[in-house]
Amino acid sequence: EEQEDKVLQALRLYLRHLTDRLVTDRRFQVFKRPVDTTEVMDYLQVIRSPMDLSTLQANVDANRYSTLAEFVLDADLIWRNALSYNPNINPMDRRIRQRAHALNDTMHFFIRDELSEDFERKCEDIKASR
Ligand SMILES: COC(=O)[C@H](Cc1ccco1)c1ccncc1
Repeated sequence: EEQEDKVLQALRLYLRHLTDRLVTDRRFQVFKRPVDTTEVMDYLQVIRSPMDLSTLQANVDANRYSTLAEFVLDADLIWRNALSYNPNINPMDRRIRQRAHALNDTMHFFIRDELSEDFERKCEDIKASR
């Protein structure tokens, strides 16, 4: 239905705007591209579902998300994977965990501040009706 596609287009626009701000934040450059699994040999043994900001952007542009909740499931993988793979108390692990928490906090602050519950409910209702 025409009106419904306008809602999904608005969601896509918002998710693109949100992801663009995360991708350009210098704290989050380490999350910008997939972890190089030829370099980090055991990464796929530890992390079952890799995710990064460029893949998230590509998914948004490919209409992969019909609700905010679907987007958040993938976006949360980015910082959760970083906490799982880098658990130690050495300075490098500590720094990426701080950045992972900052990514989580920043993303959810933007969403709470900018997206209405009514809008997300409309997206969920469209998804349920299809
Ligand atoms: C999301 O990025 C990561 O999880 C890698 C894992 C990694 C470990 C060794 C090489 O790469 C990372 C990169 C930079 N600083 C810490 C960890």
